[in-house]
Amino acid sequence: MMNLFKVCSAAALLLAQVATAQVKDTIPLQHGAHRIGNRTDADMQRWRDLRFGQFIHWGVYAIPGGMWDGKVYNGAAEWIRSWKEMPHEAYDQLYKQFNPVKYNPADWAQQAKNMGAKYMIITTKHHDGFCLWPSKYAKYTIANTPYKKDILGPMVEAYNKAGIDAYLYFSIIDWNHPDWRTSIKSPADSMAMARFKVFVKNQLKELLDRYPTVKGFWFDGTWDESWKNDGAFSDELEQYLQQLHPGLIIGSRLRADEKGARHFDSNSRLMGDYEQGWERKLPNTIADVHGNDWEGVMTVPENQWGYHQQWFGHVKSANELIEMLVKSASLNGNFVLNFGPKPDGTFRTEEQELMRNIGRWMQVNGSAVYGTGYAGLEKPDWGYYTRKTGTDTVYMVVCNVPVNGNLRVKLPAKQSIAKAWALEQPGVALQPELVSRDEYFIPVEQKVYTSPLVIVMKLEQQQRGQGNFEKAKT
Ligand SMILES: C[C@@H]1O/C(=N\OC(=O)Nc2ccccc2)[C@@H](O)[C@H](O)[C@@H]1O
Repeated sequence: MMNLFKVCSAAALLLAQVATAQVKDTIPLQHGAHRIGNRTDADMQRWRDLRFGQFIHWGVYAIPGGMWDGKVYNGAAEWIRSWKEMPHEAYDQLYKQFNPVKYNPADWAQQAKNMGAKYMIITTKHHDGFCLWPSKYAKYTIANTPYKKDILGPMVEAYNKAGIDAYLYFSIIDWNHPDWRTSIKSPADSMAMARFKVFVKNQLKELLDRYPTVKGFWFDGTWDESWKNDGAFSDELEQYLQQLHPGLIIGSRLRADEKGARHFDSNSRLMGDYEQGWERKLPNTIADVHGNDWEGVMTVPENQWGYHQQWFGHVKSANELIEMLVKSASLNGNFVLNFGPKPDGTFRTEEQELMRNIGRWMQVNGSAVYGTGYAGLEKPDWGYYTRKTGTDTVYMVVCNVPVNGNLRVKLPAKQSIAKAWALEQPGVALQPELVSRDEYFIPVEQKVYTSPLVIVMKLEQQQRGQGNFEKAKT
C-alpha cells in the first residue's frame, strides 16, 4: 500500500512541476517577482490571521482639514497642498502650528483594540514629506514643530502593548525634498534622484532602527516615472530592507520591474508579499484574487484619508464596514479601515462611534474573521462563508435573512453538517434539515436583526447513507 502511495505522490509532484514549468515566464526579467506563490513563513501567516487592521493618516494636512481661506477642497484632505487654491508657501509653514496637545497614543490603542483591530498602519511620512518622527535626515519633521516630541515611538509602543502589530506607511513621493523628481529629464535630474534614493534608504533604515518591533512597510507614492523606470532600485531596496529586518512584510506597491510594470511584473507575477492595489474597492469573487494574499484599504467617507472638516457624500455605516471586513476574509484577504485624526490629536466623534459599534459586533463574532479564509463553498445569497484555516469549522455570516426563515446551505458531495449554532447563542443547537442531496435548510429566528448574524457549522465527511439530519418527512 505504501509503495502505491509513494508512486502516486511522486507522480503528483512531477505533474505539478510540469504544470508550473508550462506557465513558463515568457519574458526574462532581472527585477520581476522573485517568488512564485504566497509566502509560507510564520510572519506572513501571522499577517494573514490578523485579518483586520486600522489605517491612520495623520500629519500637517490635518491642520487645514480640507479647507483653506474659507473654501472647501473637494479632493482627499491629505492632498490639499496640490490644490490650486492652496499656496505651497502657506502649506509649507503650517508645520509651525502642529501641536497635538490632546494626542494620547494609549487612548488611540485602546480604541483600536476595542474595535477589534489586530494591526495598525501609520503614515510616517505622506506625500508632503512631513515626518512624524525626528528624522536626522530631514528638517521638515515633528522635532521642528511646537510639539517637538516623537509621535511614532509612543504610538508603536502603545499599540504593541495593546496586542496590536504596527506597520509603517512610507510615501516615496516627497514634495518637500529638493531632490525628488517625478521624471528624469536631464543629467542633473539623474544626480538629484541618486541623492534622493540615498535619502530614502537612510530614512527607511532609521525607521527600522528606531522602531524595531514594526512588522512591515506600507509603501505608497510609487506611480511616477522616476520610480517606475527604476525597477532595479526598488528591487534592491526591497532586498536591502529584508536583509536589515528578516520577515518584514512589504506589499506590491513598492516594486516595478525593469519594464515599468507595477504590482504584477511583465509575466503577471505578483511582486511583493501581497496584492496592495485594493484601495477603496474589494474583489468580488475568489477568482479576482488569483490565489494571491491581498489587503483592501477603505475610507469611511467616499475618499478622505486625512482629516477633513466636512465629510460630504456617503459615509459608510458600521454594518457596511463589517460586511466589507467579512467579505475580505471570505476571499482570503485582509481589511484595513482608515481613520484621520484631528490636528489636536483626537478622533472625530463619528470615528469614535464607528470604533465602538464595530467593536461591539467583533466582541461577539470576531472568531468568524480572525484566522479565517475562503471556505471553498459557493457564495450564498444570504451573506458569506469563512473557514477557520485548515479546519472543518465554517462560519456563516448572514447579512440578508431570507423571508422564508431558512438559510440554504449547499455542501460539496459527501459532506454533512455535524452540528451548528449561532455565535450569539452558543448553547442552543440549531436543527439543519436535509432538503436534498448535500443541501440543507438551517432555520433562523424570525426577528429584527440590527447587525449580521453569525452561525458556526462543524462539517464532516458524510457517514454511509443519509446525512446526519434526516430528510424532511414528505
Ligand atoms: C491610501 C491612499 O493611497 C494613495 N494613493 O493610492 C493609490 O495610489 N492607489 C492605487 C494606485 C494604483 C493602483 C491601485 C491603487 C495616496 O495618494 C492617498 O493619499 C492615500 O494615502
